[in-house]
Amino acid sequence: MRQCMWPLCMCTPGGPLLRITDAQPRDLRSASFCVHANSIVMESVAVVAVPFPAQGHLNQLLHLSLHLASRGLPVHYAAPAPHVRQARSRVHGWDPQALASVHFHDLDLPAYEQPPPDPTVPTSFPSHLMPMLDAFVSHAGAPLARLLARLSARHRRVVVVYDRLSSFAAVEAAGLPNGEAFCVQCVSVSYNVAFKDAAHRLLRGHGLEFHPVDACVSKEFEEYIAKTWQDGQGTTVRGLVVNTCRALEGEFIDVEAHSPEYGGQRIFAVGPLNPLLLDATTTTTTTPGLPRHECLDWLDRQPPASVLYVSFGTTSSLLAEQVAEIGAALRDSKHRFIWVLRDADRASHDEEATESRHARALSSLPGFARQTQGTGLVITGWAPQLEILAHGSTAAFMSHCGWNSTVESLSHGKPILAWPMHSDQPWDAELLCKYLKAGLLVRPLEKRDTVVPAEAIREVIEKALVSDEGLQTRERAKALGESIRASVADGGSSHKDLEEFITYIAR
Ligand SMILES: O=c1ccn([C@@H]2O[C@H](COP(=O)(O)OP(=O)(O)O[C@H]3O[C@H](CO)[C@@H](O)[C@H](O)[C@H]3O)[C@@H](O)[C@H]2O)c(=O)[nH]1
Repeated sequence: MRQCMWPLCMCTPGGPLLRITDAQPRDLRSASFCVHANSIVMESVAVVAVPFPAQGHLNQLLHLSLHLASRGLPVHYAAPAPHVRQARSRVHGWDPQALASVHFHDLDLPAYEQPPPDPTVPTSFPSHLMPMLDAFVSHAGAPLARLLARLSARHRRVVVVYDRLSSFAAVEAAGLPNGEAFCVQCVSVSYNVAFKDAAHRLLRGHGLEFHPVDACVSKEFEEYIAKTWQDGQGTTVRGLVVNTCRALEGEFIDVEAHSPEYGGQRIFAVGPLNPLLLDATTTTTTTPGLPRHECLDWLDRQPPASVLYVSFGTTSSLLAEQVAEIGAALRDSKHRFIWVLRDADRASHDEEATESRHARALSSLPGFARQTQGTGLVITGWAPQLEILAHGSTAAFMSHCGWNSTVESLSHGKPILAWPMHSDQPWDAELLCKYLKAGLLVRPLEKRDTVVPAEAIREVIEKALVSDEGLQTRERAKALGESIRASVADGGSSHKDLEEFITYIAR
């Protein structure tokens, strides 16, 4: 009699076992799910994930792909070649062997210009990515259509899960005799507020402010959004998958679910998609199969909840003056810190060439190296963010409030010192500080385009790490972390939504 491979599976051994992935999912919800009963149906469906080519989007679609593949669905992940490489090399929190359960496909694009990141652009918006994005939105449709046609001939149904910013994929899905599309939103549900009267009422009720989208992105990117949404107009989309959960945005999920725009489409709030590395029995973590980053060994040697983690995601570059002010604030605060000091990602995932600019800014800072030796680490490459946030020595996160960083931090119970820059980040900071009360604002939003002086930054660090207000914020983040983790555990709302999503697409 065949024995089920899933640790907590309650199914009857000997059932039809056609295909079980080799992936070993490591987060809470995967462990209790078995694919036996649905195996036959699942084999006849192919899932194709089409991300938007930027790190914060690549990883959410990859997490979703890995979750689906770990339940036995054949999943294909299609992106421009450099971004497939980028997603695969930076998958975090998963056993790298899990990647073998996903089929990766390159969507070939013609050559495009690749200007370096420009730290002088207002709100640090990554305008240098526009030539790549223009090539993507204009040319990725054709290779995707060829891939979909091949899969369509071999499978009863092809389910395209596409990033909202890659709507051309929904059009390609609609062109198949057996295709259907689900939209994946990589930002918060509440960010849709701009388009909903009911959400505006909700905001006013909570005293929250929404910053107009056009004040947070470049003109060119606004045109990109308009084009990709126009592309998707009129295509049938079966539902919306969002990397959020009821513990974070329950009220907003309800507004969205009743919005006429969705005309009865189902919303699947399946987040957090990032693996949860927290284990109540230990304060240290690492990703099996990957060499442990030295910053984690350093964290092991620090007292519990003593280290400030500072990082501003993958799309923003700081001015040298701002680097110097942050350095001075960290030096003068005398708190322990890990600071990820890197430029925005380039269009094609080649290594950043700006280490020297940052090094110059820091070397001109009196006493920085000497006074922070032993108490601070500066990382100029790729940092293991998820592991750092999960670590028991990490106290708080100074962040630009990208949605991944926000969800990763809160799901590990860590409060955020909010330093929003562009896109959805000002809204995320509002949600975090005023609605969830698990964050403190580093500077007023209207001063987004000015260099924040060291003293102002140091004061917020002090408030977050030692004041009563800071303590309340830390306790609130801790409690929120528990609710978020409960959402993805068996019986939780996100667990249920993910199971329903899988059941629906595998029907
Ligand atoms: O050294 C690093 C730097 C980043 N990360 C990871 O990279 C991702 C960064 O994503 P996010 O925090 O969302 O920031 P951005 O890269 O800036 O993300 C873009 O995409 C997000 C999702 O749409 C938006 O919310 C942001 O505003 C937008 O800038 C996270 O998963 C981090 O854990 C690392 O693991 N190591």
